[in-house]
Amino acid sequence: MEKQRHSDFAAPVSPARDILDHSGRRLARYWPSWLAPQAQARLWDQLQALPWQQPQVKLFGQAHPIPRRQCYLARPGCHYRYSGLLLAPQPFPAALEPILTRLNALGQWGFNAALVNHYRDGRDRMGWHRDDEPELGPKPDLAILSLGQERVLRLRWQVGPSEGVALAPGSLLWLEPGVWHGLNPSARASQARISLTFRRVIPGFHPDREQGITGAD
Ligand SMILES: O=C(O)CCC(=O)C(=O)O
Ligand SMILES: [Fe+2]
Repeated sequence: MEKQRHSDFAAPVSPARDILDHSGRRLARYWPSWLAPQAQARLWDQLQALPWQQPQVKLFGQAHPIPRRQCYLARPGCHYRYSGLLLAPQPFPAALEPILTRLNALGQWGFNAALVNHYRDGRDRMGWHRDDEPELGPKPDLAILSLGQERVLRLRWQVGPSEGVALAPGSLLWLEPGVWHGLNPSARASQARISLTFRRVIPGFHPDREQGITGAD
């Protein structure tokens, strides 16, 4: 056990790099190899067993399936409302517990939830958004752990030019609270990517009895 932990986490973590916009304002901090390859592989395998969903969301009055699969993991009582869906927590798989502990030691972020996204190939994507739901509090920290296919996340403070950051497998990206971001489709990406976007949800913000809970079946 001790040996395994050593191989996962004691490898030197590359120093963080700031990602700045054209005016020099920081958008994010990037750690290129935060999680060792062995730990990435173990986590990837455990995530395959999650109850993945591809819910429909309404866009201009019409229902469309989201262009990726997702699963919401969180501590009990930490429901999350996102794009008109109320997501009920699924438990964290065992491989994620030491990762959560290590993350919360790194940034004092108090993460208790993660939206896990599965991009099956380069066609799957995520539109521009910022994670500003009220249950995340006024200054939400967000950190993205990436596995599998490298994809480019675009970042910006306002409409206009954006910065792209290629998210390598095993990398960690902390976003400045309130920054806009999105993942474009990529013709070159043929393999699957999984991202885990860690967040802190205010426990009990959405009472369990609210209607429209998905993700609990
Ligand atoms: O997959 C990514 O890197 C971004 C995911 C994201 O922005 C989110 O889950 O809110
Ligand atoms: Fe996001």
